[in-house]
Amino acid sequence: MSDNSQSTLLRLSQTIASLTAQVHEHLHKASQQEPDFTPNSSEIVTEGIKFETIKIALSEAARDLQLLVNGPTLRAFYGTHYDLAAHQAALKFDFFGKDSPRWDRDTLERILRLLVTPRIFHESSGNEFSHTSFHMQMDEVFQSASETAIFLRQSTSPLAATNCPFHQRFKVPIFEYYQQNPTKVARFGKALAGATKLDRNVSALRDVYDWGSIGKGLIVDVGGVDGSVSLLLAKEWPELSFVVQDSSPTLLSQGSLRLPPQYTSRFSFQEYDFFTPQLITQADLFFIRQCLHNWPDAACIKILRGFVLALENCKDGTPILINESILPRPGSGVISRSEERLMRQVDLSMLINVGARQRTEDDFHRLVKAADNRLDIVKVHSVGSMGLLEVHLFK
Ligand SMILES: C[S@@+](CC[C@H](N)C(=O)[O-])C[C@H]1O[C@@H](n2cnc3c(N)ncnc32)[C@H](O)[C@@H]1O
Repeated sequence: MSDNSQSTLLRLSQTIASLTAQVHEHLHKASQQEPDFTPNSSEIVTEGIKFETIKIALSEAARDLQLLVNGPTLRAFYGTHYDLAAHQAALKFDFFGKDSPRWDRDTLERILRLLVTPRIFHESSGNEFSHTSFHMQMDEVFQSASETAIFLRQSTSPLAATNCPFHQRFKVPIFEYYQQNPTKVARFGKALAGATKLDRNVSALRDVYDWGSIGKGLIVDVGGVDGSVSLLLAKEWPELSFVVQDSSPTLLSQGSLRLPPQYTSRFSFQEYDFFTPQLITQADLFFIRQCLHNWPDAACIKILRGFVLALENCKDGTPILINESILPRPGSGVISRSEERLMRQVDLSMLINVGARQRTEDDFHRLVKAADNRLDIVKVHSVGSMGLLEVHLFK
């Protein structure tokens, strides 16, 4: 008779069962539908840090069990570029939309059938294909990622939006590319809004900072795209009003058009270049979320300097909240491997697409001080992918 208590496999499966029960319970309480593999299935919306922690633990245990069951084989890994090729074809030829590519059915079916296996598509018994809710956006960004090794071999100058694999592939910086491609910028805006709904980062901003302490106040959301993040905050704190600033008029007008009517009196949308001095000089709080990682250090210093004149005018202690991933020190073990992997994927996507980077707490400290020695990080509210730093100007 085997000793079950010693079995790693059984221990992992019990952990998975217990965590899955917690996810099920959470969805039930939040009146969220459980996801399935049908086209209209909705993804789980992350609500709060505690639930996010459960999700991460469940994913890690499931992945460990899979690794143990399948053994340390690299076979699955070595096939991933074929998966990527099939994804690329599906996106390039709009398999997810109405236009069918003009290839013979047999070739299309070969590509689609690979995408059926990870449940991106579903094939009915009548050989009809429909996509599930698990399709992903992997078009121009995938093309630039494929340039990475060639770029690294050729380039010797510092990374920048004008010197990165994306630029090598498309000959323009990514933001300019999106300005020139209105349909793609709309998709980018939608993807960011979707990521905001799903991404745990919002919980740090929303749940970790004490917004209630502001009372009635004006919040400036710098680089706020279409205002999705501000809208999440507005729903929780009815006394707050928001100015959403972005350099893209397209994204701002999308946000303004989509804003539910009951919020219009509390929102304004303002075109603003964050490399210039802040336009709002009477605010109760500024926040900048997931923007700095798009820029190299010199540009970040300039962005942070943009707040200084405004802070000189605002009341003492007016915070800038910086909501960015904060990378752990290598080997510190403060976050799980799967969380670190996601963060490192984003770090590489910054290198590839904008010639920038994710940063550690020490890096942020250095940037803040270089922008103005009177600026200081007064509190690290959270670290990891939900990093939240509070910066004040000491006049
Ligand atoms: C990654 S998104 C920001 C994400 C958003 N804050 C959130 O939390 O979901 C970066 C945003 O910065 C905007 N941006 C780029 N350059 C800018 C500039 N010079 N001034 C203001 N906004 C800029 C882009 O249009 C884009 O909407």
